[in-house]
Amino acid sequence: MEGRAAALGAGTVLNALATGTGAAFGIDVETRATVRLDPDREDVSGTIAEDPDADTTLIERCVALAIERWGDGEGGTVRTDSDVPLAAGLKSSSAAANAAVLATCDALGLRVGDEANGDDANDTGGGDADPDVTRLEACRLGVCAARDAGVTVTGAFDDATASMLGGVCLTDNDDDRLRSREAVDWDVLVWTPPERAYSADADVDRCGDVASMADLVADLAADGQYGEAMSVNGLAFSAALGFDTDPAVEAMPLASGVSLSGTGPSVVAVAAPDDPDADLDALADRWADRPGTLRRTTTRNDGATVGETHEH
Ligand SMILES: Nc1ncnc2c1ncn2[C@@H]1O[C@H](COP(=O)(O)OP(=O)(O)OP(=O)(O)O)[C@@H](O)[C@H]1O
Ligand SMILES: O=C(O)C1=C[C@@H](O)[C@@H](O)[C@H](O)C1
Repeated sequence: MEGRAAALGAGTVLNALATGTGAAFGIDVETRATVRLDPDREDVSGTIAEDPDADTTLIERCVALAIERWGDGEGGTVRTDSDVPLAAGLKSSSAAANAAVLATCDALGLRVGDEANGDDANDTGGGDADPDVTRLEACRLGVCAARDAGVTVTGAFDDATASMLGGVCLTDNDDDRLRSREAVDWDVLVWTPPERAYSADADVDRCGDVASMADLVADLAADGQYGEAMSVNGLAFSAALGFDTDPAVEAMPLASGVSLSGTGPSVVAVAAPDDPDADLDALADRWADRPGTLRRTTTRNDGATVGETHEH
């Protein structure tokens, strides 16, 4: 019983650490999971390809919860490999959790899809018309595992939905509610400095101090003004969490929106196709001397996939 799945990394529009409301968008970087189930085993053991010393509790918990919900007491193994580094601000934990839950569903032979008339404000309208498991159910299970594993502050349902469904997802993380989801077609430039920042270590009290800015960002995002929302979010949360605002200021004349992603350290700039001033090539030149890596990618609106993946 082997299953595979891949889920997206994401960038931030609104960090939920101040108010519980957050927004994020799926980007074309993936984390893949392979799950092997064994009816004669009870435990689940995990491996993270890029970092043999990293904590595997999250992915093991995802598989265990999925077996508890849909399986029959199996044990097994789970392995992830990822295009994105851990703790870089690109939602690797949400992508790993989604991929691990979906790969377990695949190993159990379940049909995964999207409910046509779901209870959420915006179902995605794709996939199997009568699935055994919806992607939103799988997403919520991954968020439960993330809370159990202690890798998140709010549960990060914003990051998890963006990774699972793609597009821009605006959520209330206090009750894991998807408020809206919209497809977007942006070019994306990501600068990832060499240092790492785990979300669970972020200074939540400092984020609370910028709650009025977060409310403003939520209003902009609810109104579809994602670029403006990102840029306000980036300035407010960079200041609150002690990150340099220079990269964002340098990007503002050349991007439709730019923000610290999650709790950092990556900074994500986007170019909307109808923005004549956006020029990510020029921004890449401007950011070129900064230490770390620059990555060009795009948004994705299809989200996580189940079945064969292309391991790198
Ligand atoms: N690729 C992965 N495979 C398995 N587990 C992962 C992976 N990425 C993250 N995790 C788990 O999630 C924990 C938190 O990781 P990380 O800080 O990267 O998550 P994050 O909150 O999504 O942050 P970021 O947005 O900065 O990536 C890690 O310690 C690890 O247990
Ligand atoms: O751990 C969390 O709850 C979060 C972490 C960051 O990615 C934030 O961007 C997100 O909104 C919430």
